[in-house]
Amino acid sequence: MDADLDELSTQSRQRRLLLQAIGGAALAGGLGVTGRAMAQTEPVDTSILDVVIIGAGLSGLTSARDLQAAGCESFAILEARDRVGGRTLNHDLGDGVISEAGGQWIGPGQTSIADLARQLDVATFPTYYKGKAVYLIDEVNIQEDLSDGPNSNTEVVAKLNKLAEGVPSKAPWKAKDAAELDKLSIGQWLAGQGISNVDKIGFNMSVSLTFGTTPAGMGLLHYLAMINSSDCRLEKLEGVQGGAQESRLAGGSQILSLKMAHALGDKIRLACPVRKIVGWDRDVVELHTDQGIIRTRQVIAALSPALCNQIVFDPPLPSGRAELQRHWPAHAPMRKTVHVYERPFWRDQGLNGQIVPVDGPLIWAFDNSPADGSLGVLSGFVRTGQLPHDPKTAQDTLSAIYASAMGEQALHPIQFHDLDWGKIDSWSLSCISPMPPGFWTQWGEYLRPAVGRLIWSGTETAEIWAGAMDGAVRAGRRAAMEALQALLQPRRNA
Ligand SMILES: Cc1cc2nc3c(=O)[nH]c(=O)nc-3n(C[C@H](O)[C@H](O)[C@H](O)COP(=O)(O)OP(=O)(O)OC[C@H]3O[C@@H](n4cnc5c(N)ncnc54)[C@H](O)[C@@H]3O)c2cc1C
Repeated sequence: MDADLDELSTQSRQRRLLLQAIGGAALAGGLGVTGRAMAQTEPVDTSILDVVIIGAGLSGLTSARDLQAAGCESFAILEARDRVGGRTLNHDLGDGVISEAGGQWIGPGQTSIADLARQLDVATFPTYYKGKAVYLIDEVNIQEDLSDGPNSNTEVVAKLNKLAEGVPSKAPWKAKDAAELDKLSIGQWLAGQGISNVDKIGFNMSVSLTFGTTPAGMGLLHYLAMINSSDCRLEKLEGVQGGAQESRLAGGSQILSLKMAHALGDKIRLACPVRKIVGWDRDVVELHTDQGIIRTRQVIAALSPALCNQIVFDPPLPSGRAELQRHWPAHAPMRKTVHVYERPFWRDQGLNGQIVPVDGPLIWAFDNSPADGSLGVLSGFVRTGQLPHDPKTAQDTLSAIYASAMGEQALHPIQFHDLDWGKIDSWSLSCISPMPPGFWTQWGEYLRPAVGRLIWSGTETAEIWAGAMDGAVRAGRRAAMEALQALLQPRRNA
């Protein structure tokens, strides 16, 4: 083919692929992006794939789905665990009932995850919230309406919401006052607002729940970026009705990943952790895994920067990106328990199942019963270091707390489950990233830009709803598009 025709063919192919990626139409015949047919039977060590995705969480699976929809068949997903879903996981309670051990709620504005659920035929149902929550303060038991989140100081919330308008969630480091705001922790900022002890308790709870840390441990700039992401309304970030906790997915959040994985079939390689990436600055990259070396033209890393930091890069990554990964919070695990009862008995007392002790091992318990209320399920977020791991002791300790909030019936669960994400394996590390003061202004600019053949994805890279399931889907979609574009470009400078 002469050079002009070749160029024309490349341009038209480029246009066609991008249109397909945008419209999601599948190419009949399943040609790879580069036009090569990829035989599934070829040994992995001799073939060169167009794209390899690291991580079969929501983000990686969404990328895979979009690649396939665009006609790219030359790809694989490498997953360290022997299951898909990453930070979404269903506890099976029997008879088709599940309780989510990881991510579970979605809400208004989280249109990407809602759209994915619709496409996969997964219905949503409202989180149970009717009735009062119970605050436990020493021996005192106070019943309150908590539907807008735990912060009752509307003046301070309004001030935070206003400040959040100036902090773009996609690049908090670009806020006008970023340097000043990033010097402070939320705790330091709150201390300057002259708030009451009760309000301090409210903020302490809300930050612990949403970010798994205390106001002293998280940067104000990060907090404002998260509020910005939820329409500059902290109430929306933390609330149930009209907020990010409004709905659940029928069948549990992991069902989205299970359905995507089913359609992707043997594109997914489980128990295949990537240990080393060689030649990310060359045309063909080698991924060293527990199942051998896999070669590819383009890599999508669909995992948190803390997990990327466990991978060896040869040559080493540019220092900005390497430092971002090294400093990413890697010890922010979450621990979630499940008490199952014959029925949600607390509802008879006008309670919504939410229990909020001001201290002790429980951060917050909530009603996680199935939509039809056929079982009573109380899930609890616990302070991971403060509850023994022995199942009987953990169950009894929490049952006693539940009983002090809503009566003796709570002492007799019929099932108990416990998942400490920091203990199961090394493939989560940081469930929800509570960025400390100073982080974004120092390392933020290195979060998203691709490095050589490496495209960074995972919820942490989302422009809105980062850290949430919605962010994972958004990041996955963007990464697939970036990979398709990169395959059509001449070699990028590292
Ligand atoms: C307890 C808990 C509660 C949550 N609650 C909510 C909620 O209510 N609503 C909400 O929206 N979000 C919630 N989240 C967050 C949500 O679950 C995540 O944002 C989302 O699932 C992240 O998806 P991801 O694909 O970006 O990352 P992940 O799910 O972390 O996927 C990354 C994948 O990469 C794999 N991996 C890691 N290292 C390697 C390697 N070297 N090689 C190969 N594979 C590797 C991992 O095993 C994992 O499967 C919660 C999370 C937790 C843990």
